[in-house]
Amino acid sequence: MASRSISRLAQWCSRIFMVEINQKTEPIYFALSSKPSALSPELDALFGSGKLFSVCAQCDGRVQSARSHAHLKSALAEKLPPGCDLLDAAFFLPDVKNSFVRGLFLRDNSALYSAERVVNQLRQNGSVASVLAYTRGNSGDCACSIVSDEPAERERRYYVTPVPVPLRHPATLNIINSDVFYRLEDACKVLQECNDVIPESKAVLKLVEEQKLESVSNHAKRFPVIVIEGLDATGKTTLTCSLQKALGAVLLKSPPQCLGDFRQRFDAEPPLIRRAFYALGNYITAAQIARESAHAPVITDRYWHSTAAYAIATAVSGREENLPAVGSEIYEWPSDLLRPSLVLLLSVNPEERQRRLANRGLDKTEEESQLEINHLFRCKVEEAYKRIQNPACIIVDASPSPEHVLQEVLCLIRNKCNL
Ligand SMILES: Nc1ncnc2c1ncn2[C@@H]1O[C@H](COP(=O)(O)OP(=O)(O)OP(=O)(O)O)[C@@H](O)[C@H]1O
Ligand SMILES: Nc1ccn([C@@H]2O[C@H](COP(=O)(O)O)[C@@H](O)[C@H]2O)c(=O)n1
Repeated sequence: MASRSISRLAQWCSRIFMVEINQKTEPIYFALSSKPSALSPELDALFGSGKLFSVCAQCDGRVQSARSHAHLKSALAEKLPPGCDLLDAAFFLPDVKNSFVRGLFLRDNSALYSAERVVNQLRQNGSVASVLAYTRGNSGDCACSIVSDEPAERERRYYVTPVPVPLRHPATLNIINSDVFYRLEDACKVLQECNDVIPESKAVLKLVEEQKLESVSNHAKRFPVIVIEGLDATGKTTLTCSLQKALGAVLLKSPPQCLGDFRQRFDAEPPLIRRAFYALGNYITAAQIARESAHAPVITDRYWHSTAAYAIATAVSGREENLPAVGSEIYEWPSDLLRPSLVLLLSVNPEERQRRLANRGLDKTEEESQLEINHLFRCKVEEAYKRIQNPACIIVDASPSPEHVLQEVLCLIRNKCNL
């Protein structure tokens, strides 16, 4: 048992730690080493006062790990006393693909320092796989040890050491096949792995199966297929309905209507499962596009650009600069997914965006911070949309009146699709 813990600690020590205070500031990075180090000002502030722990729920299997992490986060949020901060954390090996593991940091400034009791309960019932505890030294350093039932194990010490900010955001190491899927079979595999824990997965896979998807990527489209993309409230619904009438087109959506009953269920799941669900939605919509475009032009409200852009922007925390660079393989269109003739991205200027959001009536107390966090997130989604290739999207200013936007889009469609 002790040797297993020691090897687990050694594994932790080979990794870089990333802690996020909130989504507005940049993450803080550090490593563990066998020699004491002076802390940087950021680390000094992070480890400032109180007791600090890092916890990880990782189990075997990606579906189980993703769900255990989400379960641990909500269990801690529910059980921790006032005075505790729960921060997102992750551990990774620089430049090693799929090495990014999610965890949590816990700062305990509660009256009775009772977070440790809560963590130990979760450790005993198996919700926490690994816990590290940190202690400030008198000379400004910070020591770290594994929380273990083995006395020998508890005595081993490592020290928090500053490291440079990595060149690439570490979440980008895991995006392929965890957040964005590039083949039908990869997205199907995730839902197959969920069969035992999410019974609805079988029904979704059955719907995918029924669409006879094999021939879709090679389908010869007879009429143009036009995708309308954009952030929430940019006017997609308004425009797609008008286009349907103006062009005598068939209007489709991704996710398709047949997945409507399952959407809430999968939205509650961690990104791995939620994103695989939306990826499969695109393949079902692709089959519908292939059928319908034989008879009429097709307008699609959201498609793969939405699935990929939201997934990438959610996975990569912080600022737009943290997104994978332009030209990255992450922005490539899946080779087996039907490509549309034209993708238009509706973009709204910031003033109009504020007006439309204000009309939606956000909760007043939350408003300021949500708008700021949303602003960062929206910038990242929009930038990710623009970086997707083959096909890339054409940006349409959707701030003018609905009629003006419709006329501009009809003009673009006539020019690009000979309609
Ligand atoms: N060009 C426009 N000018 C002003 N208001 C608009 C325009 N287009 C749509 N709206 C209004 O903005 C709101 C959002 O529009 P709509 O529902 O079409 O957006 P959406 O992109 O489909 O949103 P979501 O993705 O959140 O469903 C609606 O109240 C709609 O009437
Ligand atoms: N093709 C799609 C469509 C949607 N999503 C996800 O759904 C959210 C937006 O949907 P709305 O119905 O609110 O417009 C967004 O968070 C996307 O994550 C998707 O992934 N793929």
